[in-house]
Amino acid sequence: MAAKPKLWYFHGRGRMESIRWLLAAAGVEFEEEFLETREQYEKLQKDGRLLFGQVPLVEIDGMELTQTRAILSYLAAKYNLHGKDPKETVRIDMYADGTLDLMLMVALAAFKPLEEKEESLALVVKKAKTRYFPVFEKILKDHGEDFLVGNKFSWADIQLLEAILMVEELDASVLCDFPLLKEFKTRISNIPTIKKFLQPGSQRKPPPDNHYVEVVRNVLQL
Ligand SMILES: N[C@@H](CCC(=O)N[C@@H](CS)C(=O)NCC(=O)O)C(=O)O
Repeated sequence: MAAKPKLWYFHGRGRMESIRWLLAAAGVEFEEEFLETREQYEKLQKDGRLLFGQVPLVEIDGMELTQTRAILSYLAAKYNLHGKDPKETVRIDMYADGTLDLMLMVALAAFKPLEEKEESLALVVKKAKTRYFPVFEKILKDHGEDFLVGNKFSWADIQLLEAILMVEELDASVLCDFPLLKEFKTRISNIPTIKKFLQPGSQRKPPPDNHYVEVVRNVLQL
């Protein structure tokens, strides 16, 4: 039996969380190694395991992969969560990249001073409501299907749900004006692998707290 993929990152969401979501949605078990100290990070660098000196690092299929989007794209292809042809795949990539941009804003806000952090998170909610969610609502309305692309469950659906839940943590009423996204959220949350990932005790990580921010700062010497 092939070894389980192994994920090297901090004990928090950051750039690794979408990778966890994708693996969990695909029903793939994975192991995690959490970076807690500068020494662990320097050892990975010294051993030449971080292509550009950065995490996330994912060990899978005899490879050591870095660069979040490349890793997600590989996993989407491997677990049949991409499109049936290049045109569907590029749409899935566009949608997934949009939600990654939105979620990265949330991840980076945690590292800002308190006043700026509140401002940044308010901007995330605003952008979700005005830039991202209207696009996805329209896509669902226009084709009337259950999933974003090709009437088939894909990486784009997984990430849109991840983004919706993340923004709802900031503003519980954010889906008020997006009835189809509300239905989408319920539908995708009920896919058995995702339902399991949403249960307490799964490998899903909580929103960043002060301890997480401190560990990342210490390890990366920010
Ligand atoms: N483009 C990379 C960026 C990775 C990145 O910035 N990782 C941070 C941790 S979340 C890091 O390792 N920073 C250390 C550094 O850049 O020196 C990706 O998407 O994976």
